[in-house]
Amino acid sequence: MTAPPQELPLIRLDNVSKRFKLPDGRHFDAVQATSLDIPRGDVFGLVGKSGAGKSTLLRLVNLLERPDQGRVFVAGRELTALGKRELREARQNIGMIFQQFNLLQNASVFDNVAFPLRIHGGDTAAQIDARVRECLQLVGIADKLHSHPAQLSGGQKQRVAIARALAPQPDVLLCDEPTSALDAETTESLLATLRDINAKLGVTIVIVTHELPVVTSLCRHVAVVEEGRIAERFAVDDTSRLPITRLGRDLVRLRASPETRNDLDRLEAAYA
Ligand SMILES: Nc1ncnc2c1ncn2[C@@H]1O[C@H](COP(=O)(O)OP(=O)(O)OP(=O)(O)O)[C@@H](O)[C@H]1O
Repeated sequence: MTAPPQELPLIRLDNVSKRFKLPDGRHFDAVQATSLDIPRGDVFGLVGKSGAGKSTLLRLVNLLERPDQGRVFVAGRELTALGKRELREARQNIGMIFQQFNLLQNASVFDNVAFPLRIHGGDTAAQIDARVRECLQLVGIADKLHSHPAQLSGGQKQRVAIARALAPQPDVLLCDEPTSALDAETTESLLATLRDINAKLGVTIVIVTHELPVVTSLCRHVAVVEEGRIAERFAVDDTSRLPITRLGRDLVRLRASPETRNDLDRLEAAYA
């Protein structure tokens, strides 16, 4: 009997590398021969020192950065094998949000969220209208439909960005430091929204952050990135083993006893 085909994880980075050319002509290996599997439905954190390669690794998932070597699979498709048009279509399945929100400043909230649907085509104006309202409802800013980004707080802007990312009904939401520009209270309520999106819609979330409390409050799994490689990965609530990296150990301690946060803030600063 032949074994049944093994199902791919939702996201698979297979031996990917990314090298940047620096202005002085030298090279920098931002991601080095890295493999990573993320199962469907997970909330996965990428942490590490500044410059470790977290953002580059995240941007390899939707080919915002194209790897020099290796393959990228999302939802069973090898993105690295696709042509331009197919890749554009496959990217509909991968939403992304950024630290600085990246909204269209001259467009209303409605038009920002409708943007990916209009670009993709295929939906009627009525369908777009319904989907935009649904997404804004989901992130709790249905009343801001006609506002412009300049009229919104940072937290509200990030909610618009999330609504825009979710509009095409993606399987994956990539988050690059989504709470770094927000205060603690706004961060907590945004994390609650992301938790909700994962739980209710089953959207798989991959998040880059330098804030350890964001990982302990949101993520199920985490990878520690060091010098372009994954030093270790583990389940955030796994207390059966001690992580090998200092950052990993800080995370587990934070998870185990939230009252040590002040000490950890100091430790975290060492990694900033
Ligand atoms: N387009 C680029 N050209 C040249 N170097 C780059 C480019 N993008 C990133 N790098 C370099 O690659 C390294 C990794 O960058 P990356 O943004 O992935 O790190 P990071 O871990 O996300 O750091 P941070 O937390 O500071 O954003 C850094 O040294 C950065 O300067």
